[in-house]
Amino acid sequence: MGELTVTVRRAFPDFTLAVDHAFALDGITALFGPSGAGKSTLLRIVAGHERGAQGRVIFDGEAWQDGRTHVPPHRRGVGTVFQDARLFPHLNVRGNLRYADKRAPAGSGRITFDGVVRALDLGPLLDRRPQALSGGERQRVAVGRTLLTRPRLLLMDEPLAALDLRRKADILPHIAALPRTFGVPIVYVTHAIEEVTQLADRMAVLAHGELRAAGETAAVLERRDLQPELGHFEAGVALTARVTAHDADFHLTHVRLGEQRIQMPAAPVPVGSDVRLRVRARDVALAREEPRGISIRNRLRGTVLDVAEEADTAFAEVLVDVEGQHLRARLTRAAVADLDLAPGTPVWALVKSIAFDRRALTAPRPSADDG
Ligand SMILES: Nc1ncnc2c1ncn2[C@@H]1O[C@H](COP(=O)(O)OP(=O)(O)OP(=O)(O)O)[C@@H](O)[C@H]1O
Repeated sequence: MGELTVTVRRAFPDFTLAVDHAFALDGITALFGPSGAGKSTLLRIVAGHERGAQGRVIFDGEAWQDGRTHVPPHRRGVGTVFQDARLFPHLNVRGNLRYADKRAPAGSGRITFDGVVRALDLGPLLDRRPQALSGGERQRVAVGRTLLTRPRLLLMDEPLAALDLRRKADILPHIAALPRTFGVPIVYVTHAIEEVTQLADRMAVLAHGELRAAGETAAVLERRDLQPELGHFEAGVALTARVTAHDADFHLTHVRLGEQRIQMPAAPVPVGSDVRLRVRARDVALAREEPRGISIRNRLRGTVLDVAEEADTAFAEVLVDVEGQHLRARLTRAAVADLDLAPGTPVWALVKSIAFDRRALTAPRPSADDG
């Protein structure tokens, strides 16, 4: 979808950001890291708002910044959405959207007023003033307004940070669908790992002003060496599975991972679409034989890929291949010894249905074979 090459250095008195990387912009790229890691600084450099940054920024072969050039922000074709919506209070939603639409460059491809209203479900809000919107609605309008400026690259700086979990869950599917609907890549800054899992096709991890990792989300999430950055408690993976049925009686949704089945609390996702499930390492148990007479419904056949014991602690992390996707299981080292787990050992991975948070679902993405 595009490439953003960033070779930059920005030194403040107490902090230096130094990044040298070519980001493959495919769909949504999450820029993840703790507070103060330098995420917003990096976004500002890309947008052209950090004049003190040295180095090069190249977007799709076009130099936005190098030794001689510094293309001003308004000439880069970058749109930014911030945590606060920054809408015009004296205009209603339609007016806010039209303002951007009218000023956008001509001949700008797939983005249309009606398309944006539809994609973000803004129809019912068009006549309202920003003051009469909820926080989540305001952010949807802010995203719509920024899209209507026809950006070539959309930057989002913690756009949902001020929202509660429910509002986040309402808006995430809308954001997830944007790159495919409008052909615009998104760089999405967040320090919330669940937003990364739900949204991001690719992710980059930033800490102390340095890029620690970048790549496909699933591959980065399973890396144990990133535990200091990704967090012990939240460590886990993202599995992609296909919804096969809903069970109204028991309030369950059935999904398929390759040939294997998973049950989770009912989730409002159509049958046939793909969902992204976040599974934390601490929610996975392993068995050498298929357990019987046990309440855990999700028993996945897999093979141990790797066992990493954490010296001087009680714990170990086991990486398990299930149908070509990877699960992480956090066990005690004693259990690893007991079960004699090693690469190649066949195991059953057990995951309680409740561990699949129904909020932790992505938008129904177009499934792979829908093209
Ligand atoms: N103009 C500035 N002058 C001095 N220091 C700055 C300036 N801008 C940013 N910094 C410092 O750079 C560091 C990184 O800030 P930045 O806002 O990029 O981090 P972040 O990862 O986006 O954090 P957060 O998630 O809290 O927004 C911080 O220590 C901040 O104090």
